[in-house]
Amino acid sequence: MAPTCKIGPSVLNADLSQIAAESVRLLDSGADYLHLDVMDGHFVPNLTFGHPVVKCLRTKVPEAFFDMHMMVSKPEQWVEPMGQAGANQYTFHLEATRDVSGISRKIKEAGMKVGIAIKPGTPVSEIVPHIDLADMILIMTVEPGFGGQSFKTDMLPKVEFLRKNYPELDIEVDGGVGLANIDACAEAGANMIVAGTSIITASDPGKVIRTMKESVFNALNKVHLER
Ligand SMILES: O=C(CO)[C@@H](O)[C@H](O)COP(=O)(O)O
Ligand SMILES: [Fe+2]
Repeated sequence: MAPTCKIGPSVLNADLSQIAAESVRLLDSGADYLHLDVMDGHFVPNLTFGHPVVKCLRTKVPEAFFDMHMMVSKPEQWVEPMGQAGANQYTFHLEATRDVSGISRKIKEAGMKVGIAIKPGTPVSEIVPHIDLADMILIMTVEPGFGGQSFKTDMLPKVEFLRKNYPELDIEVDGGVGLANIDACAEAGANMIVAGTSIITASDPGKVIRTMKESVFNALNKVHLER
């Protein structure tokens, strides 16, 4: 099945004291899912929130799809608590584990989809042996840890490689994505788009989401017509 286009705002740079209201605002603006950045102060030099916050947020937005971006050193430790808190997808970093198949199994047993992320310094070839285990591959387009960084264009060949070899795979990009580079992301083959600052700070977030969706939709259609 051809991948579908989805836009998932990251709430990292939103007013986190208002995380529920911000989430509702983004969903009402057309977000397809919410990308929730979990940082442990060890895998990355920053701290955010964990499963207790996710559990509370779930009660406020019962229908939303939660894509957990787990920037943590022990991803296996949080699988069950996140599943119980209401997470839908658990995206861990390849760099944080030696047991990709074990953790993927655990995620599925907890009723979630499996996402595997790679940092900018990790070659795409390292993810290849694990693709069959994953529902989604996340190509980081900044160093994980902070919102508001500049997009790394030199990560796009990783996306192109994956799209060429895995036409049905969900491929997500995350970090510095905005209207200036959405066409490049879409043409490379990304179909799941995470955007924080560019959506959160927009005067009309709905317009940014619609423009991004259109860009990805057109690129996916073009590939489909060319086949
Ligand atoms: O995972 C991360 C950062 O580590 C991202 O999800 C960013 O937080 C997205 O924010 P922008 O780069 O779009 O501002
Ligand atoms: Fe993220």
